[in-house]
Amino acid sequence: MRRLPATVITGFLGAGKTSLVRHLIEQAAGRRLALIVNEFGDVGVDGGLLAACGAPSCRPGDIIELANGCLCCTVADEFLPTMQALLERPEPPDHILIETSGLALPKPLVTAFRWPEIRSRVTVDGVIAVVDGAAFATGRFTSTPEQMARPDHDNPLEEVFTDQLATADIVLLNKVDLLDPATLAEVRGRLAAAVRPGVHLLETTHGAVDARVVLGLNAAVEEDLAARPTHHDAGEPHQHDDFESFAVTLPELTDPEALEARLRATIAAHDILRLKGFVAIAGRPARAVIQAAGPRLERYFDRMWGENEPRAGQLVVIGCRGLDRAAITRQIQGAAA
Ligand SMILES: Nc1nc2c(ncn2[C@@H]2O[C@H](COP(=O)(O)OP(=O)(O)OP(=O)(O)O)[C@@H](O)[C@H]2O)c(=O)[nH]1
Repeated sequence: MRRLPATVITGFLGAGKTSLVRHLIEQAAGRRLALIVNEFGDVGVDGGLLAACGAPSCRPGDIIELANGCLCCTVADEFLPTMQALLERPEPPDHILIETSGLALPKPLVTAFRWPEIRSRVTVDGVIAVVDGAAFATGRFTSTPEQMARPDHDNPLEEVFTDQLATADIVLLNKVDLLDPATLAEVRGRLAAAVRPGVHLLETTHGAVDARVVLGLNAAVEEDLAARPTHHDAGEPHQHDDFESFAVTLPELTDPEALEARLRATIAAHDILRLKGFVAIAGRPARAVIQAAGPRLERYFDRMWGENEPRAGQLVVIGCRGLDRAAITRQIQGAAA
């Protein structure tokens, strides 16, 4: 019996995974895709963003959101039952896309495909790692020589990033629109040296890639994990304790530019890794999405507010452990609260 292909999409917080998924959904061409989206925080944002894209192959029932934790640590409780339920559907999908949280390690998730319950029915077609080219260029995932010299050297960002790269079949060097040619060449060279031999590196903007290039790789990754050594192979536990996430609520806003200014200041002052969510703007019938990955901030409308939906905003904040939640909340809410 032909096994159902599943593609795992990995990449650090804000790298462009959801943008890639959106492109893949748009190119489904009649094939039925199911999408499992996992987020680190307990408030899911990506599932709602994808549902709002309105592509015919992206019906709400085909998007399954697993919030509150990293898939790599909740495989038994959450992922396996979800997969089983998908396989039991009267009309199972043709291909499954799994967007992991930006902090998840892909390997424990791929290992779950060896479990007898699903091994005979699903195979991991490939692991795609999306890299934020602009963040990589600034050295965000690389320890400084001073950090390396410390005996207790431990850089959780670097570990997650390199484990994600090490498991990949294809690496998308994304956000190349933000890099000048010289920086792009430098980044490309550094990244090429960091991936496994033979792994293709593709340059992308907003994750726009031909689905035929990244889907249908037939890599059977679950049988090939020994060839993909990572930091955590020795049984060292994956420390999500290194990161934390919380949500800030906002009333309807009259001055979104003022909120943007407060967000920029807050992100800079508290080294926030990722911030995303929705806000309501007075007089505007559409919901505004706010996205920040590192220092870059974006705001756009994605869909109309529902008739009975409360016009309130919610922003998820993710950073290294030790965030001053009270100060961040105060600063974001400012006079708008
Ligand atoms: N300039 C630029 N921005 C991009 C590109 N790709 C994604 N973005 C922006 O980066 C932000 C994060 O993109 P997402 O696709 O949501 O990233 P993600 O990896 O799914 O984020 P998490 O799920 O939170 O880890 C959004 O504001 C995107 O619009 C790109 O190629 N260029």
